[in-house]
Amino acid sequence: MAFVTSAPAAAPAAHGCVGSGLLSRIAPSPSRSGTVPARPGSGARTRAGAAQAMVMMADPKPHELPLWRTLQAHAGQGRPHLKDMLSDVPRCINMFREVDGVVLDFSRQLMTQETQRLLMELAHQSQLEKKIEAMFQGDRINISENRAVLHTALRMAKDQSLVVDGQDVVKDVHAVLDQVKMFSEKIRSGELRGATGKKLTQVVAIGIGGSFLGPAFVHTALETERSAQQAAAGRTLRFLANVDPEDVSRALSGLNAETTLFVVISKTFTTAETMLNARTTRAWLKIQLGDAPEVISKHMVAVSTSLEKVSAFGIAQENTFGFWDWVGGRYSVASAVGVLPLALQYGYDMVESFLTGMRSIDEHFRSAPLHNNLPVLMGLISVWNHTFLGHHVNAILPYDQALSKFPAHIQQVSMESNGKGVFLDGSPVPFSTGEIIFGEPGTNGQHSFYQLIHQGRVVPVDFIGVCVGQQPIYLPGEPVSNHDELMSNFFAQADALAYGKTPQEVLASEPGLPAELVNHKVFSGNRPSLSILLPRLEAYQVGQLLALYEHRVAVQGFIWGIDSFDQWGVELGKQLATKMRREISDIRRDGRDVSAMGKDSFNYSTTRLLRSYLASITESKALLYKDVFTSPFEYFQACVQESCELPEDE
Ligand SMILES: O=P(O)(O)OC[C@H]1O[C@H](O)[C@H](O)[C@@H](O)[C@@H]1O
Repeated sequence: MAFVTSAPAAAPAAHGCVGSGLLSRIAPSPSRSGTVPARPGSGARTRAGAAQAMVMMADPKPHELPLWRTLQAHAGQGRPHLKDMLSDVPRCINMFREVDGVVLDFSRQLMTQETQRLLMELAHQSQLEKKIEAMFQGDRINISENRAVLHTALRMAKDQSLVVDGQDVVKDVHAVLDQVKMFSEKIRSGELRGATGKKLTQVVAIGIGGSFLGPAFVHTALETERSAQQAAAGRTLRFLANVDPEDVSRALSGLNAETTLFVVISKTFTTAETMLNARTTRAWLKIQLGDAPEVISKHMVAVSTSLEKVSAFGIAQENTFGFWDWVGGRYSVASAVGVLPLALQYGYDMVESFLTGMRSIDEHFRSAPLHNNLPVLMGLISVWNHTFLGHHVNAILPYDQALSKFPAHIQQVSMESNGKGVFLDGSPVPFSTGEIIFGEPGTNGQHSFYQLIHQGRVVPVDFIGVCVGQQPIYLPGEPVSNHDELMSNFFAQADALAYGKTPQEVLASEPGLPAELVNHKVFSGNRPSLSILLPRLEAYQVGQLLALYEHRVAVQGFIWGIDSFDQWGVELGKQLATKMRREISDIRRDGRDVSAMGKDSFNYSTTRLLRSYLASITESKALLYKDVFTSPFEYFQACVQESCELPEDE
């Protein structure tokens, strides 16, 4: 249970693209109902109690709601072609929103105003408001792990408070933020230096999944932004995620160990890839700088929820930045997971601005009426496309190179959250959940996969554009600036998908075209998209965009009645990899033949593949450090070329 107090949000700066002329401009308000309900702070909830609460909230199941069948029938009835719906101005007005500078236009969805009304009704019948509030309050809505889902607390202001199980989590959050601020300022100023006395100007963030994709996305979004670029002058930030030694080699390439700081990021501090990469870089540091204790203490820090495991690894407590089990990995960008590497690269002010942008959307999501609530609208639209219209893929297409890693990050946020097959009570979901997300920046995608979305399958698209680009380049003699050129495509593609091109239009543009060619040039149109416009792309808007999509995913999961905050689906592969690792290690050590092992342990196919793999590297048996190499350096070099595990102590 949680007791919530909420200080009013700082008045947001004017962020609008085109000023006050926009329709449906909605300011963030502190509460949907005008007040934030206070809940009594009490002791820990029982697992059964928490589970009961959520199961009750999900009961009846979504497909048992009267609205579900109504929407299914409504979807089957068809609707006018988008080109006709787009000429219905009142409808378009009703499908346009602006919130704190973020514009959402969903008039190009395959929806009538009646669809919109029915989806809102579905939201009410699904008790969406109650579920959103349960998340913000710290109820244990992650049923299968019996955890609260409180990434929004990471973005709350210092003067706010959220008491969960007797603990003010906002206070805890800001204690770590203060630690990040102090540490990053000392590193950036040179007050804290490396083992040889040099400034630490290069940072390698080691982590995977949620401990990588979010921070990498934000870094990519900021690295060409003017003020961020200035703040990062003379500094570099790299990421090392893949256990593939090629990634190690690339991440370390050209680095000077004397000026390099490694940030090992892992919520659990057990993830195989991250731990091997951490051991590898620790070995590299020792090879480069020697074995003195300050080599590790001055060149390696950690972000984790498991302080004991970090300490067992050899990183001191004062060099460890904590977070909490109520932050899911893929929602952890606003914790030290993202905040630390970003503060080291761009300074703490930039981080604050990013967090403030996230908070703006958090408060909007929590308080705005559902029909004006951007994440709610986006979530309902995607449920409509996916579950009722059967379009299971969603392309996220940012018309901004700085957002190039956004689709990959949202791919994890969405697919790991909502790729589930059971309801909260464990019973099977009889409809499909979880969108398949992919995306690339426009215009690159236009010269690649857009063919399919124009003439092949129907793929609902999210177009994301920015009014003022990060790079103002305008060549004399060109009709428009380079950014206008980019955005011409942003606007054109949405209409091309919606309107299409009829055979008559094809013939009108190419009179005399042979009949057999006409159909090749016809576009059916009627393909849905939504458009998001941001005023510019600074840290604040990066935060807004991220929170928008995080909450969109939550809305989908709330409607589908699933647990969006666990990820059991990633476990089986990890378990089998552990078994495989053990077997490969044994084979190498004993010089056993793979077939002898494979017959009993693996199926024919895996055995045969393994045999092919191991046959080509039988010489790797010689790579055992203790037998062959005289120095860790030689061993390390070999490991860069051949995948093998470094000895724990070297
Ligand atoms: O941060 P870590 O504990 O190292 O976890 C890293 C990642 O691995 C897991 O397998 C999950 O798929 C991700 O949700 C998580 O972010």
